Amino acid sequence: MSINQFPVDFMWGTATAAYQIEGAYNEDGRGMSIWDTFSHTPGKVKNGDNGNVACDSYHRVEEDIRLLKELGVKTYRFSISWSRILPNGTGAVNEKGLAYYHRLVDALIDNGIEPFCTLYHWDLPQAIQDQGGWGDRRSIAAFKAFAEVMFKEFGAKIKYWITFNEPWCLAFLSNYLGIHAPGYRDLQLAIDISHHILVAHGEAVKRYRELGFTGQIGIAPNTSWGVPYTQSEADKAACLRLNGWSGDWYLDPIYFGTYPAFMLEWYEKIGHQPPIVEGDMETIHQPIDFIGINYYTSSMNRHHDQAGMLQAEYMNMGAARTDIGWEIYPEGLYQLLRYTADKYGNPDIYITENGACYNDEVDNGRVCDQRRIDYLSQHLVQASRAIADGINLKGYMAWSLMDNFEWAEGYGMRFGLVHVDFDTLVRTKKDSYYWYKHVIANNWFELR
Ligand SMILES: N=NNCCOCCOc1ccc(-c2cn(C[C@@H]3NC[C@@H](O)[C@H]3O)nn2)cc1
Repeated sequence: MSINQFPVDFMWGTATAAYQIEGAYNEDGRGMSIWDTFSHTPGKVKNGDNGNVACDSYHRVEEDIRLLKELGVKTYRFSISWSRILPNGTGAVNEKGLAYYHRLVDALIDNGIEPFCTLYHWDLPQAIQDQGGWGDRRSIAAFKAFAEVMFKEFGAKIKYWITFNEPWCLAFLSNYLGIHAPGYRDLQLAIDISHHILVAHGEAVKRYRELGFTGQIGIAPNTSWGVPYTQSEADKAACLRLNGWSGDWYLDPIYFGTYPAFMLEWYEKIGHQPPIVEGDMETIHQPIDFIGINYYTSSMNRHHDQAGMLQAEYMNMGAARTDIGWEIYPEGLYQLLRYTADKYGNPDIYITENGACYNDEVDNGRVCDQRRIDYLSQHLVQASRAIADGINLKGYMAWSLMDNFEWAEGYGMRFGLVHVDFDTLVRTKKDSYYWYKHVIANNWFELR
């Protein structure tokens, strides 16, 4: 038995995202987003699922706040539906959209829960996409204007801001691999998008500070953490490329003002480069207050000339897998935290997402999800280890508060501490909810 004690001010929380939980997709003035368009397109999302209703959280603020309050979280990470605030992406503000988020934020604050706000969690207004989306530089000004509306409206209430969630997903998964909205398969477009969102990130950070707000602002990359198959230089370089693809490609420009040379050279070798305009790198290189790390899994890889764009061949570790098929590798979380801390000057880090997909159902009013408890505790041991090792890990947000729309997987893949019946929308607290409540209350846990 080992006791894992956390710092007294450690920020325990949970996370969700607008399109995944809100529903009310065409109510109270909300405009269409690319995820509405994508999920309404046959064949894009499993079972033809969409976010029209989702968890109906738009109409259940009080109910969801009660779940958070009972859980005892210190913070709640949620995201803003841009097209609920600016239905056309720019221009007129939708007052009913602002009112919804004021209701949510006020209820959080009244219950002693710190709002942790993600500005962009993949649901670009369709009107912006119709003008080229993130592939067009005009998206930078549009995002800056949206961020300014949010800062001016909520800057006195919200002290923690994330500009972009998982930029690799919104750039490469969505525009090179074609798996997420809008579903393109164009490497240069993905590189262009990555650059434009980095400039947009920098513009938003700069504007936040210019407006005189003194909260904390950061970004939340997801890293496909690669573990080398052997210690050969070739296998290690293959993993560096895989990790660089989703992590360093975003954090180096922010922390160093330059793209990682090894990735730039890799792309140039195949005829691609970011569309840098004079002044862009200075804009991106704004100091930020924290890095959000989203960690789920790792993959073992070795170099192979024919293994795709990165020449990194996946090797099955034989590790146990969650129900979505991702290998369970808790040590990868520590390795990622150690790498991030060592490379970027030991900044404040929040684990802004960590969780497991297990599709346990309600049985006699109970959801026995011991596998999720095991996954979370094994990863919290690695978080505790990182803190003990001097890494400035300041908080942990379990993904997710409740089962929700898991993008192209639809509703069939459940990550929640709370089960949602998507026919009745009845919420049922899982065993893992009660376990996590105990961990938060004690600020320590024991791994038997
Ligand atoms: N990396 N190389 N991939 C090679 C090819 O992979 C094909 C599939 O790829 C991926 C990669 C990553 C994801 C993913 C999902 N979540 C979970 C959400 N996070 C934000 C929140 O909204 C959660 O719902 N995080 N990441 C999905 C699919």
